[in-house]
Amino acid sequence: MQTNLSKDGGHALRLHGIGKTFPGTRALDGVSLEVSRGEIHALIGSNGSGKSTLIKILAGIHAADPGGEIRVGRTRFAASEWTPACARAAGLHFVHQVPTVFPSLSVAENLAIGRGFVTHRGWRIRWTEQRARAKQLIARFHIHATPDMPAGELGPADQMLLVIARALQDLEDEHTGVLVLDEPTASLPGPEVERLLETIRHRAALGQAIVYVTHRLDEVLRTSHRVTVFRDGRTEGTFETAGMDKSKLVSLMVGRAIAQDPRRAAARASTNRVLSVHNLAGGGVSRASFDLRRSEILGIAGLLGSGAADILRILFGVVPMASGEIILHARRFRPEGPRAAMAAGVAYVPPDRALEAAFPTMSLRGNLTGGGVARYFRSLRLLHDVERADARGAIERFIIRASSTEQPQSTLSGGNQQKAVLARCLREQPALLLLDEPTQGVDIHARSEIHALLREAAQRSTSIIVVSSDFEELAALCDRVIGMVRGRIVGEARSPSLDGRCLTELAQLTPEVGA
Ligand SMILES: Nc1ncnc2c1ncn2[C@@H]1O[C@H](COP(=O)(O)OP(=O)(O)OP(=O)(O)O)[C@@H](O)[C@H]1O
Repeated sequence: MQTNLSKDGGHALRLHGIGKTFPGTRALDGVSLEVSRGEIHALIGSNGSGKSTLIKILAGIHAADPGGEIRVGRTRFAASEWTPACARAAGLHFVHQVPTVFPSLSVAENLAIGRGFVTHRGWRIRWTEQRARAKQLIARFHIHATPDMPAGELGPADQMLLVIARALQDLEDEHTGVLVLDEPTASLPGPEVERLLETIRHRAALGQAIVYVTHRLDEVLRTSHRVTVFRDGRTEGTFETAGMDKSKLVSLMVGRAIAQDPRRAAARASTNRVLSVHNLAGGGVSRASFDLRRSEILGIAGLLGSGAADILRILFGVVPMASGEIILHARRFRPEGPRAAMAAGVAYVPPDRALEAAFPTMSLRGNLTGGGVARYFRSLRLLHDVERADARGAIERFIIRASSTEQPQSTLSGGNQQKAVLARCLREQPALLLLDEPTQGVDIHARSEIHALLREAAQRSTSIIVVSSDFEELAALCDRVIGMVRGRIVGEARSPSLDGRCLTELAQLTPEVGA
């Protein structure tokens, strides 16, 4: 990989002895980190290992415990006194998973937000100059766009690049500031990921210091120069990526070797049809037809706007069905709303679980057992011990990192919140489980455990439909995958001939005319 790492030891950022204690949790314990100019420095670790806490301290959102030090260039600061204003003044820029663009505003307007428009004597906007600036930034950051395009019309990678360009536009050059990217590819469909990574590599080659937080180890291996591994709030060390492979990274994260990509159980879906969908239309779906068999795990591969996620929403009754027919368990089914869908044995895990599917103010125990509270009542008494034991069992099976069963759901790390929602859905043993991005933000170890638990559930009786922008995940998990393009089903691929490449092709086929 082309590198422009500074040879003079010119560190863009140095952290020393950073600690953070939350009630009941030592989230960070003496963490040190050095990032050089021109370096892409990856931060990896299991869910709850402390990555986000460190990023929030850097952004000034959380105050670190006394004793740590943050050094930017030659200036030292006490980490406990670091504020958002310090972060801004030091040129630290943060870009998160979901690109925050204003979809109806133009690319030029989006770039002006936060910086201000170029104006005549303080009021009238100089549109010609504004557009010229936008044009330069579009070229510099390799964005496929024109200044006047509405940002909502850009593809997901271009929206992310627009946010990065907006963050970095005022840096004098690439040798100043630090760009912190927090899982920037998590919600990008497969083919878009490489475009984003290419631009990031190009920025680093010009001298930009980049901190890159991700769960995707293949991206770490092909993009970063060095990697720091977090485990239980400490760092296991910083390593040159060149000497690493996936299994070394995983054993550093987990503390022991684990089997990589365990062989999938042979597909054992029965021939019984659980679900038949004919000419379904509604939301972004037009005339989709497919079947699902008992114990089958069916994937839907589609790029943004393909309608894949809307199939799940229609089946769960959150997007109205315009026309077509759904047969569930040999009966006509018209999902009038989530309540009716749940009564028919359908469960749905939406992509934004923290907002839509969790009870953030309740404890982890309440979130794990909430759906089945009736089973803990005997003679009008709540069996607390049984409920707690069940919650502890789920915490163990799903590898949820929490200080206790009573930790509030909202204070779990992102990946652990997702595991809790999945655990609750699976324990209800639904007949049909609909999963939208089931392991987004979940670490590699927990992810393979979750895949195994989903397969187990499928073998018992649950039929599953999965939508994921991670086609490698679909290939690893599913018995069969259908491709969707512009609301239509364009083809299918089956295990064992599933892989990321064939699904990328499937998701880009042209729908047949008249289909
Ligand atoms: N506000 C809070 N109150 C209590 N505990 C917290 C709070 N925020 C984070 N924690 C705890 O700190 C630990 C580290 O969490 P953090 O979010 O930093 O992990 P992470 O490595 O970013 O995980 P993920 O990969 O799931 O995003 C976790 O045990 C989490 O429950």
